[in-house]
Amino acid sequence: MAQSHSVKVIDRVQVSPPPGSVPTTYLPLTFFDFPWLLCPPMEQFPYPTLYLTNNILPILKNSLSLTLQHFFPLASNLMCPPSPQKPYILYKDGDSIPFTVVESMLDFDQLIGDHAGVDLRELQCFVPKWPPTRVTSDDTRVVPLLALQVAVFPNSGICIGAKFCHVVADGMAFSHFMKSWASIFRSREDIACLEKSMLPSHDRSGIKDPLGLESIFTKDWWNWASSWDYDLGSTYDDQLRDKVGVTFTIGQTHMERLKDLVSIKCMENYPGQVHVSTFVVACAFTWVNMIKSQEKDASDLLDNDKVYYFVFPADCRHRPEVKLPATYFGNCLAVCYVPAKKSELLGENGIIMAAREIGKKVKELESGVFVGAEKWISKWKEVSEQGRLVTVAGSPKLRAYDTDFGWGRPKKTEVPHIYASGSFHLCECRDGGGGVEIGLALPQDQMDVFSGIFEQGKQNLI
Ligand SMILES: CC(C)(COP(=O)(O)OP(=O)(O)OC[C@H]1O[C@@H](n2cnc3c(N)ncnc32)[C@H](O)[C@@H]1OP(=O)(O)O)[C@@H](O)C(=O)NCCC(=O)NCCSC(=O)CC(=O)O
Repeated sequence: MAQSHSVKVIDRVQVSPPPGSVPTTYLPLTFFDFPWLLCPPMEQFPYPTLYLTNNILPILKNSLSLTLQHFFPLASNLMCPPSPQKPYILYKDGDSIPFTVVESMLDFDQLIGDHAGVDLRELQCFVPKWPPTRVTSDDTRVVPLLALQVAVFPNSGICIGAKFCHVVADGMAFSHFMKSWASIFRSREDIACLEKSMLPSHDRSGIKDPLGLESIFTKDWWNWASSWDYDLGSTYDDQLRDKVGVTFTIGQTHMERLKDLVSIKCMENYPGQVHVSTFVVACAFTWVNMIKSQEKDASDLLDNDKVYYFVFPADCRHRPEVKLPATYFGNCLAVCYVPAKKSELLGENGIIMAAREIGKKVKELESGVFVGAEKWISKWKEVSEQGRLVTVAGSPKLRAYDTDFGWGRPKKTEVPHIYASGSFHLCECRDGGGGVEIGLALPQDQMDVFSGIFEQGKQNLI
C-alpha cells in the first residue's frame, strides 16, 4: 500500500464502459472545444455523508462503468498529432479511467467547513493523480480525459474527487455525468433509470461554423501550444504555498437587497433596462471586492487608468444560432469579456457599474453569441499575460448540491483548480435557498482584507 501525504491508497483500478458496449468512436473537436484545449484539468469534489460499508465501493465502480457506456468520451483519449493537424477525441473498446480509493485520517468536519483553515496543498490529496501523457510512434500525444478518486474518512464520510480535461466537457456536461452516475448508483445499477430523453447527445453535426472559427482557433492553438508545456499532472504546489481558501456566502436576504440596490442605482444613473440577476450581482460584488483587496499602497494608484477584465463563460446550448439539446455532451460556451477601468471599479459605485457592465454582456448574447468570437483565444492570451483579469468557474445553474448518490445532498463542493488561478467559484447555496456560495483562495493578508470588505459590504445592505 502506497502512502501519499495524508491519505493511504487502498485500491487502484481502471474502469471502462462494459466490454463491447461502445464501438470505436472518433469525435472531432468543434470550435467550441478549442478554447478549452489550453485549460488545465478541472477538479471537483462533493462530500456526501455516509458510513462507508464494504459493498458501496463495488456498486460505485459498477455504476460508474454503466454510466461511462453513455458518457464514453470521458473514458476516451485526446489525440494530439503534430502540427498542423487537429487534435481529436478517440474512444476504443477497453479504454478506461483510473479509479483510486484512498483512506484519509484528516478531520472530515473541519474539511467541510467554510473557513476551514486547511492547508490548500493538503486538499490536493483529494484530487486524483493525473495519468501521464503517452506519445505514440507517430509522435501523437495521447492525453487521458478523466481521473476519479474516492477518499474514505472512517466513520465520517466520503469525498469523490474528479479531475477532467475541459476540452471533453463543460460544466453543464460534467454535471450531467455526475448526476447520471449518482442516479445509476442510487437505483442499484438499474441503467434504465436514465430516461431516454436525458441521455447525453454526442451528435456534433449540428454545430455550424459560418465564421470559420475552427480554422482561427486551430492556428491560435498551435501558436500557443508550441511554447506550452502540456503538464496536466501539475499540483500547483508553488502557487498554493501562501494561499488560504475560504467559502463565502451571500444568502437569499442579502442577495435580494443587493439586486434591489443595483436595480435602483442603475435606474437613477443609466438609461435603459439592466439585466440584474443573481449571477450578475454576485460576480460584480466579488470582482470589485477582489480588486479592492489588492490595493496595498499609493503605488497601486498608478494602475488606475489600466483596464481590468472580468471573464465569464456563457452556456449557448439554447441560443437560436446554436440550438443544441440541453443534453449535448462537450463544450458549448461563449467566452465573455467585460472590461472596466480600475478607477471605475474602485469608485463609490464600483459594484453598480460592474453589475451593469456584466449584465450588459449577458444581454448582448441575445443579439448574437458569436460577436467578437474570433478573439476568444487570442484575447485570453493577451489579458491573462497582463494578469489583470478575474474569471468565474461554475454557476448556480449547474446545481452542484443536487448531486445525490442516495445519501442526501453533498455537505460541501469545492473546485480546487481555481485556487491556483486567482479566479473564483460560484454555486448555489447548499441550504437550497436563493443565495450563492463563492469559493476563492488568496494570500492570507489579502484574504483578511477581502473578507473584511466582503462582510462589511453585506452589512451595509441591511
Ligand atoms: C450567461 C449566464 C452566466 C448569465 O446568467 P444569468 O443568470 O444572469 O442569466 P439568465 O439569462 O439565465 O437569466 C436568469 C436571471 O434573469 C432573470 N430574468 C430573466 N428574464 C427576465 C425578465 N424578462 N425580467 C426579469 N428578470 C428576468 C431571472 O429571474 C434570473 O434571475 P435570478 O438569477 O436572480 O433568479 C448564464 O445564462 C449561463 O450561461 N450560465 C451557465 C454558465 C456555465 O455553464 N458555467 C460553467 C462553465 S464550465 C466551468 O465552470 C468548469 C470549471 O471551470 O470548473
